[in-house]
Amino acid sequence: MTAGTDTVGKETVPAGSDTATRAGSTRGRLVLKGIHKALGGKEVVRGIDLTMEPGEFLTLLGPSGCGKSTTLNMVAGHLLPDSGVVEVDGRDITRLPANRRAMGMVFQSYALFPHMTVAENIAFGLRMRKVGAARRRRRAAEALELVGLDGMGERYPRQLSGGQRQRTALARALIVEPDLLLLDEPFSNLDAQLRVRLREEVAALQRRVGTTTILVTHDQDEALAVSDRIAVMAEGAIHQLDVPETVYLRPATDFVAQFVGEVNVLDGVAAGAAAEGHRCWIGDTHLVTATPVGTAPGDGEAVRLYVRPEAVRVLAIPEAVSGKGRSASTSAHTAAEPGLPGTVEATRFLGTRVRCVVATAAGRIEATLPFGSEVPGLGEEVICAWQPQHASLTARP
Ligand SMILES: Nc1ncnc2c1ncn2[C@@H]1O[C@H](COP(=O)(O)OP(=O)(O)OP(=O)(O)O)[C@@H](O)[C@H]1O
Repeated sequence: MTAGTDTVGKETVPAGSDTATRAGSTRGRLVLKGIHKALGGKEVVRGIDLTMEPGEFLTLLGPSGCGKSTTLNMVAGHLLPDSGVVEVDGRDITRLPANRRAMGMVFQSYALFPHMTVAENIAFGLRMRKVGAARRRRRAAEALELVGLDGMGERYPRQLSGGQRQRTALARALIVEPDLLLLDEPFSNLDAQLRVRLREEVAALQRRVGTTTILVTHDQDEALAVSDRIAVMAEGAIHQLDVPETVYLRPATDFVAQFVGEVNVLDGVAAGAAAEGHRCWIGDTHLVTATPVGTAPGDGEAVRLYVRPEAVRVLAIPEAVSGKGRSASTSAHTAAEPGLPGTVEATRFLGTRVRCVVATAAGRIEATLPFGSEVPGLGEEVICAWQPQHASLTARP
């Protein structure tokens, strides 16, 4: 939704210019500084610092009870932080009551008024703002169209499917042209297929209207699919805040590595920076590379390396290197490419991909080979390799 206009998104935005639209967002810059909150005698939010640019879609991702909703509720004004500052567009709103903040909120439970029609539900925020009936009707019709519910304005919430109810809640949140759109587990009540469809729709709609958006979820696939950036939270603190690709491929902590998908964890010793990435010894004998997250470890420092199964390539050892004749594998290993040698222990066909388990001196490494790859045979000797930028290196905890 564009600031300072009277229309609900569509007409104010040139078609097919998502990037331009979002870059054009000028409203909804959120800054959280040193936010703390205790509930029931326990500190559940412990020093959150965060800056969001106008138009950004940020996800708070973490397990149940990590403080995501509490953080969102402090942005919404439903909870007052014990300390810290909430700013929107340079204005300190920490103590501003919720009803005087320009926030649109969508909950898991829809929270629609059962006795009001869909159109009345959607226009509710405008009625509170004393907008006249004719204008309310026009804006509600625009909002219905925006979320794909044209013609359903006269129904009651009970006559809608779960997905339609959530679209109604979204239209109700957006109609007031909020500074921020706050989505608290909005897809959790929907079945798996609808959840995926609706999240794609919401992400596309958000790009079109350009409203700064925070999504709260515990679903890592959802976070990876829709976010500009992801803040991974645990026990009231942000462990990593970055773009999805970096959070996935280069986790900053054990917690992020384990929470956001499957991961191979290797312990080693740092062996200095190189052009192709930071080197480290695994099991004291094999040199591999990865990219440090945060401060680069010093030579000889104990490090932990994380690499996702999808980032591991299983390479054939050419005859010249292995000294044995051997059959084909996914692709050939070159001497310049560091990696861990091992023996194929298991392969599992998973439909769209193949899982390959390689036993190495440093433990089992799991690799996911894309559909159509040549699959190495059981017992075959191979090298597990990866691009340095697809693996992260941190000081060992
Ligand atoms: N009103 C309250 N009184 C006491 N403790 C509370 C209250 N509200 C939340 N908590 C506790 O604060 C912690 C953080 O809760 P919060 O709802 O922010 O977590 P969450 O990450 O959003 O989890 P979920 O996904 O389960 O909602 C939890 O341990 C929760 O039990």
